[in-house]
Amino acid sequence: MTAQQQPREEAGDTGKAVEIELQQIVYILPGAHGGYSVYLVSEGSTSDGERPFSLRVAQGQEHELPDGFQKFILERGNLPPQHLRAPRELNVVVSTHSGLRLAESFYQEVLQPLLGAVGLAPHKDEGRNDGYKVVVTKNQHTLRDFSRALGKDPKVSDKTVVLLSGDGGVVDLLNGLDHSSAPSAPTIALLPLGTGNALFHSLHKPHYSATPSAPSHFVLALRSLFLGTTSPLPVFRASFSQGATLVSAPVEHDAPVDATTAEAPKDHEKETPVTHLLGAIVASYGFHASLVWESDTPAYRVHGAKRFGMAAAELLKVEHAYDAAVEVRRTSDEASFVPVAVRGKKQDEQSGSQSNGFNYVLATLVSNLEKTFTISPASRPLDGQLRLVHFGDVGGARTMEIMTAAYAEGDHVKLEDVGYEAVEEVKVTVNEEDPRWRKVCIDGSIVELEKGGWMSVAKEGRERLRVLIDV
Ligand SMILES: Nc1ncnc2c1ncn2[C@@H]1O[C@H](COP(=O)(O)OP(=O)(O)OP(=O)(O)O)[C@@H](O)[C@H]1O
Repeated sequence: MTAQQQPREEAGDTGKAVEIELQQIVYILPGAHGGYSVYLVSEGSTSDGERPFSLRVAQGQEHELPDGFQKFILERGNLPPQHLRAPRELNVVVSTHSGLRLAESFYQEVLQPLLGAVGLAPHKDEGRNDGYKVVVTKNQHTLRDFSRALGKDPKVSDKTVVLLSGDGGVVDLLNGLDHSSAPSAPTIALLPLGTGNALFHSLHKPHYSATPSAPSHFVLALRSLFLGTTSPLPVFRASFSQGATLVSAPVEHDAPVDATTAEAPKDHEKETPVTHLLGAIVASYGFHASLVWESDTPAYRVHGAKRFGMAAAELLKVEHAYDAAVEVRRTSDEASFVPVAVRGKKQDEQSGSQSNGFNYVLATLVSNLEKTFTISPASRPLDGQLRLVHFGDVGGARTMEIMTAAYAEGDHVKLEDVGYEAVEEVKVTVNEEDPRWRKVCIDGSIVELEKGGWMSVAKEGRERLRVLIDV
């Protein structure tokens, strides 16, 4: 038997033989009389007008299943899968504005039929816990409101939330659950419909390098949902000095603004005092935080995904050296912080003096910030180790070279002017006058520190979320 079978295709009942590719299989359902149905998800391309994904079902006889296919079989007598059925409560959250705005069509064309095939249907009634509840975001507050309500629910640990979003959905959930008093954590399943999907790609990274033609990230995500098991999601807590404010993204305007100005956003929606935030991906100060913040203006947004490159080019021209002190605790036994030496400095040609500022300070629990951007190559899925990447005032051109090396499987950490180490806790104290250079980034959220203010980042002891993952 080979991994390429030629059973009949059910859809359209054409009777046409189709190839079943192992990397497209989500799950296999045994039917009556030794038959089986193979559920396959393939990706098309958006440029030629095709749907970027499609669900197909192929029929065949069970005895024909090649060896590699058995692990995808869902037991007939155990449907819906135990981790998705009552008494657990299943919620599906569709974040309509995430990424390329494909979450709704992915739900309708792929997820809903796959849930339906295992006996799970959407319902509208509160209080029912068969089937699943669907939340479709209407605005930027829907996800936060959902997560706050979830946090107040005493039965939160019985819930599984399927998130069709990017990293923003995870952050909203984590922080909405912050004040939950439930003894154990709810479970999430990630369907990567955002732009960067850092957490998803980091959790599934071993699959990308394991085979020459790895399954698509949608197939991996769906396998994690239907066939995965839950593990605690490592989370960090970023604490801030008094006076820190959470700065919301600017309100979207229709009129385009000149995108070439390197000015910081001015029209914040609001600033809210904040003492701490929970995160699962990254806490940063310097170039990364400024880029996340400064690319989030109406002027840049009209340029879609290109906005990061444009904002980066402008920021690098400014060549700002961030005036900060960075300290770490390297082990849990160490009671006090020790200063981190600045790595890589640019010599001022006229005065001969050297700056002591930082260009980049980033603490992370994950390996990747995008599928191919490996910021921390030593990080493994769920290892729960905080790692610090930093470099000094090396100038715009060198910053670009270092960042480019991160796209080569994280080779930047081998460069002499880059510091990279495992740490227990990181503290950044910011001495900048101008609030533009006092922004820190926690998983995409921006916090402004006061002059002389600090951010301290350490792994959170308490379990906050569990994640479904097929390892
Ligand atoms: N209908 C909507 N109107 C306005 N905002 C929305 C709507 N739906 C979702 N949002 C917001 O859009 C943002 C989407 O963030 P998310 O992280 O999911 O996607 P992304 O930024 O494209 O991906 P990533 O963070 O992985 O790069 C969230 O802040 C969410 O609250």
